[in-house]
Amino acid sequence: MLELDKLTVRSRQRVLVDEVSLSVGAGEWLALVGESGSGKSLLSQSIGGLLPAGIEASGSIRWNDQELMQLPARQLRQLRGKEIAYIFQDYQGAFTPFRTIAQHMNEYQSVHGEKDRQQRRQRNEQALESAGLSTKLLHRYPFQLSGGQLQRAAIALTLLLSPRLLIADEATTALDSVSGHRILELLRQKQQETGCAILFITHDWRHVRRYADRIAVMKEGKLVESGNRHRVLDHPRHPYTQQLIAAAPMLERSEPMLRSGLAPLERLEGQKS
Ligand SMILES: Nc1ncnc2c1ncn2[C@@H]1O[C@H](COP(=O)(O)OP(=O)(O)OP(=O)(O)O)[C@@H](O)[C@H]1O
Repeated sequence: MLELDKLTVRSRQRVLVDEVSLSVGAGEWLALVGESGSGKSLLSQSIGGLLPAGIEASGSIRWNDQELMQLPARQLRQLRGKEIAYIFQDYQGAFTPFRTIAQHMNEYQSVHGEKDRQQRRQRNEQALESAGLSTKLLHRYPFQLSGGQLQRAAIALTLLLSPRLLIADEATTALDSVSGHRILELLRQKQQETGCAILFITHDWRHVRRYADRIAVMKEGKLVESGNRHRVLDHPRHPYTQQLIAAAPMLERSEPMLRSGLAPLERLEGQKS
């Protein structure tokens, strides 16, 4: 569905993402991990054409049968939101202070072509409810919501148009652990309902272990390893991945389970005989 081929991101001074090739399949939850500054955010911003000024990308980003690198800005804007949507750590930035949640949601739909008011209202209500929020919040202003509610409202906004790919860049970092957990459960529920894929950038290995189907690891702009959760967590190949996992205390091996939460093969085989 999404295929990056030798994606390179540069500033004037240096290479920040170095020839990364990576794919995300339909309905897949891919966790992108790596130390601060390894290029995760820039990689994710390249996909939607959201790189900051002065930063340039080259290589290929294929989205189904389209080459996004060559897509005119207007078409890329249309695609963003409708097919590829972002959830950022700074969810407050998704809202302007003096407009209600409903106004934000209406505008988001109008920009993407939904002209029917009744239809928009219905979608707004459904989106808020499915994010676990009361429809009463529609008429409130962003500052009248708590941090957790506002992040949920930002997700409801993002999911209004049922995107095929959701890019979540440290979406729960600013929240307390209970609100963060609720948000991730909401994303999982949405993924199951709509079959959307999720590119999930995180530093939290507990979340990787709980939600990811596949894991990709970046170091200094390079992709050093990728594979399915079980393979990467239980049998990391690259020394950097081994170090990262060893430094994540909650992934201590609690016998007889593996880090991925699976039972070791030899144990399962022992049960069969
Ligand atoms: N606008 C910019 N101009 C110049 N360099 C930048 C810019 N934005 C990011 N960088 C540099 O690019 C590198 C990768 O940054 P990026 O934000 O992608 O890292 P990251 O892996 O997402 O880090 P974190 O986990 O802390 O969010 C870093 O060295 C950063 O300093």
